[in-house]
Amino acid sequence: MAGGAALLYATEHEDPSAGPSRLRGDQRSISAFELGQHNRHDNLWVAIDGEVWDVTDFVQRHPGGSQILIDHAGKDVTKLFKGIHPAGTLEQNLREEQRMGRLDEDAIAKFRTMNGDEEDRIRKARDSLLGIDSIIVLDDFEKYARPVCPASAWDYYSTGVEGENSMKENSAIYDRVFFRPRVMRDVSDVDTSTKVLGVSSSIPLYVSPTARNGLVQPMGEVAVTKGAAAGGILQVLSHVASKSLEEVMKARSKGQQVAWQMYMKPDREVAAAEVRKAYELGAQSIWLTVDTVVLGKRTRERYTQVEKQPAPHGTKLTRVPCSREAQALTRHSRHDTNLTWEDIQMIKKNAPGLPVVLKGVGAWEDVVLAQQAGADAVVLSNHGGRQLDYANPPLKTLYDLNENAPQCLRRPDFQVFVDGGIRRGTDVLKALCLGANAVGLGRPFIYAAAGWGPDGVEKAIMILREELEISMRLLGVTNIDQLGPEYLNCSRI
Ligand code: HEM
Ligand SMILES: Cc1cc2nc3c(=O)[nH]c(=O)nc-3n(C[C@H](O)[C@H](O)[C@H](O)COP(=O)(O)O)c2cc1C
Repeated sequence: MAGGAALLYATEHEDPSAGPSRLRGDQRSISAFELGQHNRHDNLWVAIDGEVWDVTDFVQRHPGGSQILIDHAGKDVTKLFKGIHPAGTLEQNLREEQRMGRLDEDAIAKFRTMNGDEEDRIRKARDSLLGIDSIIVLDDFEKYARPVCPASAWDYYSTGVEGENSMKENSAIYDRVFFRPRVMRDVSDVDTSTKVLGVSSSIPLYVSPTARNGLVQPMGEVAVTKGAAAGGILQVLSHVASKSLEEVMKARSKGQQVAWQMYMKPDREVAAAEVRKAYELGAQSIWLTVDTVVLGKRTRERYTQVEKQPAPHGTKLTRVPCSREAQALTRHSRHDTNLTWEDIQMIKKNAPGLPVVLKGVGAWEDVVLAQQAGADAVVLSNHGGRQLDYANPPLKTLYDLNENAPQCLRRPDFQVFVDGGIRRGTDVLKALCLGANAVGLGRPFIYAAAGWGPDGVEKAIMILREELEISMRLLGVTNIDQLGPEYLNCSRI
């Protein structure tokens, strides 16, 4: 992942004559220089919110991988840390004796100044953001939100993997599908409402889980929770959200349902405990993401990192097991290379009665297997083009399902969702015509929340609802159940 442009760096060039750290009462005071000295994998300190932590013995079991901590050793990582980890992470993972002291005032002032340019740029961009009523289509959110994002956050949100071919094709395929509209029908009353896993939804749409919303939006995923409530749709909270499920559940409106997405931890006892916790907190359903047994190669993020910290001429080759991300494949990782169909039953056992959704299915045969294995729904998805490049665009997988296993579609006991590249009401309509029960959107909600908080999310839902209603009327249908493949020309799919 990219190092944070918003990060604050300690410098090795600071004057050592500033002397050893000073004691203030029983709280040791630590200078930027001293912090910067602990910058190696076997002697690693970081500062968060002015407090300095010794994480040397935590590096190897850090679930986000050791490399990222090594890259930021001896630095102030407040911004990046808070954008990635929910409240309570430090307390739950580190011991009190690892708290080494507080940064001194000079260090705090210094880090503030060093970060100043980026923060100034973002402040100015925020001040000149258009009012929410100026947003016309979903793509506007992306265009206008970009300047309010720290560069590292923008890289993280907008990137795909490798050549970004799946990411581009996810949207492009919708442009090759056309409608066969029917006329001379009464379309005065249009109803876009439906049920997603038994939850009433104002339109066949939900918020796909996306990590680290807090890199830009201080409310993190809670902004989405509030916007989703106002817009009347289901939010699926990411396992690696900036806000915990507890925080999101607390922020819910009365009766609002929130689903929880999980990555399978290699240690099944840890995974089972996480499922039980989500169940106890009242998650409406469990969405197991199955397309991330390892992390895809996010080339763009790596280039940004290299631009910021190029390896000095002549440095030795760093040998890593297979890929940088493979380092995270320890028992503390959230990626398991041994995910199997049996894992569905483990979730069902620990969350009795809750629907289990498999997210990240990319071939019609796996939809059939998912149903046989007891899943209640699948999401046809390639993770927004962030995992296997050239994985089929989900609309193509849905088309294949129609051709090869239509018995999996339009069932009362099994739902099929689609996500990736959906940006317009007509995109939603096309997926519904091919039998999807609902569609998910990822990036548009991040960008909407980044710029405009809960109102942005609500506005995104309003835009799609309006576009969907208009398109349904023009297609000659008045409710979702009337839609079918006969309304589409898929000859160029
Ligand atoms: C200093 C104390 C830190 C602690 C206690 C800590 C703890 C954790 C924990 C518990 C997770 C797993 C979250 C989950 O799977 O539910 C995690 C993930 C992660 N952490 Fe940290 N972390 C620390 C510092 C950092 C720093 C300084 C960075 C970056 C500069 C970082 C970057 C990440 C990343 C990228 C992930 C993976 C998130 C994802 O999968 O999207 N962590 N960390
Ligand atoms: C920044 C970002 C973070 C994501 N984080 C997660 C995640 O934590 N869990 C998950 O299952 N999918 C995650 N996804 C994938 C989305 O759930 C969804 O499949 C994808 O974003 C849909 O494509 P779209 O962004 O084009 O709408 C993420 C996607 C993005 C863009």
